[in-house]
Amino acid sequence: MAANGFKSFAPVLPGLGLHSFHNDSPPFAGAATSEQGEPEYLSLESSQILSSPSPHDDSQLAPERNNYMNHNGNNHSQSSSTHHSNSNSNSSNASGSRPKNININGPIPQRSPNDHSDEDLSSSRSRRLLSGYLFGNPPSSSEAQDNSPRGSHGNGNGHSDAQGQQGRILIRRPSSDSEEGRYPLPTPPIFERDSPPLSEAFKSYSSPSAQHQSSILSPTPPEPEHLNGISQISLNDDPAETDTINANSGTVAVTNATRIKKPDPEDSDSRDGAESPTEEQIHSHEESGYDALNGLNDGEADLDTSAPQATDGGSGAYLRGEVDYSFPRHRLRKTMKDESKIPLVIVACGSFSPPTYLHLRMFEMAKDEIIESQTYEIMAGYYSPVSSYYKKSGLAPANHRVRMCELAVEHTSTWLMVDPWEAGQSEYQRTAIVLDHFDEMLNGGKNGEGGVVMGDGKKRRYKIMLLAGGDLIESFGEPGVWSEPDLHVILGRFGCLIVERAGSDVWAFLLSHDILYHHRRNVIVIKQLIYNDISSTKVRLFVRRGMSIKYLLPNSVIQYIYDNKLYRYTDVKATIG
Ligand SMILES: Nc1ncnc2c1ncn2[C@@H]1O[C@H](COP(=O)(O)OP(=O)(O)OP(=O)(O)O)[C@@H](O)[C@H]1O
Ligand SMILES: NC(=O)c1ccc[n+]([C@@H]2O[C@H](COP(=O)(O)O)[C@@H](O)[C@H]2O)c1
Repeated sequence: MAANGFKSFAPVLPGLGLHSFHNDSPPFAGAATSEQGEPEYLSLESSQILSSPSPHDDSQLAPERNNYMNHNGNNHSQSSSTHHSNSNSNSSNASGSRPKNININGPIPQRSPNDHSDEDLSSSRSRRLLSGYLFGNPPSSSEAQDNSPRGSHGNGNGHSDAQGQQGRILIRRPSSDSEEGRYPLPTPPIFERDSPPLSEAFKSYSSPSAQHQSSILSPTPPEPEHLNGISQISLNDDPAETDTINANSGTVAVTNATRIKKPDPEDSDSRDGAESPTEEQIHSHEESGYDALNGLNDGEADLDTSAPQATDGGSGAYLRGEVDYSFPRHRLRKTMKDESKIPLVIVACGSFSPPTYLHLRMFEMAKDEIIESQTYEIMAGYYSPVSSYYKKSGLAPANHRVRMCELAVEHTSTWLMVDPWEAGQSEYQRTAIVLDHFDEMLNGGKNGEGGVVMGDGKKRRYKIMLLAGGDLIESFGEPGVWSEPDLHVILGRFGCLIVERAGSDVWAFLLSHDILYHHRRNVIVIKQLIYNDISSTKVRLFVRRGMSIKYLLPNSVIQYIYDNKLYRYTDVKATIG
């Protein structure tokens, strides 16, 4: 088995330097640049935005990977000669390098006298002012009932505009005439609703179904796949009895009813994929107080007894190449409660090394915002951990990160799932490709369910939006990291939910970045009303230093980190930044 925990995938390439370790992993040379000033009206030809290449076929979504490297702007203008060149000639990045086969061939619609994008935005601002943000009105019934397959909108901006009209930009604009034309930073929130919406998880948690209750307490041990490194499970006859926690004896508490034996260090299965420390490292960690981690098991794992669980044994077998991939659907809602809304699936791409409470909170923050907007109905949320081929320091092997994400949501959420597809790919997959994969799974006809079934039996497409922090969005402007065609796909065909992050000014960036601004109606900025800046980097560092990470991430994930000896030794580049 490969050192990264995979059995059957391409070997990890030897370290060849920043740009040569793998052509697919950002940063790329030649990228989207941000540009101050009035943006051009950029557009992908509808057929290009709307066509759905197979997840393995990059050719339509993005330039050839190698062409991200060391090509200059001349090549680019060739492919975008018609209209985009205007914008690009202004916005070439400092080095002048550009991806070669930029896939923006389509005509850029000229701004017609009837195109009052700014004015529309302005008038919509007065329609809804909540939490300091503005939302568009719910879609008209004709918009909402649109069952047309992707590509049928045919408005020059294709699907992106049709959906973009409904995902309003959340910029507050000054009402006074004197301030007209300036976009100030958002002001503190104004609450107009009586009470926050009750989450489904909360409602169902208060009234767990008898069925799930009994399955949780039933003396049937979990499938081995779920245990992932936990070698033995023993049941406590009396569920009410509180476990005595003794990490050193090898017994730890998971629920009142369950005791799990810690893995035997000699058991090779339980160490699968984990780093093996040298004698010297072990010694230095003993000195640095690593034993402080032994206090981690003094609480129960979160336990939402109503949460539907996957029945196919989890992702482990798939990531080991033992079984075929199957898209997780166990928490995906197949019908809508309110058919006047747009069915929405939220996807968070990232490292999740490890997943923290912040990563869980991101989805809940997004949910509140979505409920408030009254435009969409959330059907599910997915984590898509990046594969091991993404070159970022501190990445645990993908199989571990997928499993940690699963543990994080298994008993804490009723609507979040983890898709192991991206993590299991044998090369780095760009975010546009990952979103396209979700589209195929959710809306595609071959393997997917082809959308949501409406009351009248017709199908409606799931809208898919990328959930990301402000820092990730700001990387849109970093040369060499994202390609322009990909950004058009991500922001135009899909859409973005951006969670503000301390240290990043999403609002200013939104205004400064041409492509982001162009697709602003498909972008929702989420204000963090309670700032949470838990960082995976710091969590990793705390583990290395033997410090407590409790209350920063779910106990089940802490337990997993401990059991698999993650982050103890190899994260040498970790710094608190
Ligand atoms: N404190 C935060 N506030 C808002 N968004 C965040 C925060 N932390 C992470 N995110 C977002 O969560 C997503 C996944 O994060 P990811 O694990 O890739 O990075 P990270 O948490 O910054 O990890 P690391 O510390 O390893 O860089 C990204 O979109 C990132 O922007
Ligand atoms: N060009 C791209 O598609 C691109 C560039 C940078 C990051 N990403 C994605 O962003 C996510 C988070 O990245 P970081 O952990 O580096 O913030 C990952 O899922 C990564 O794949 C995608």
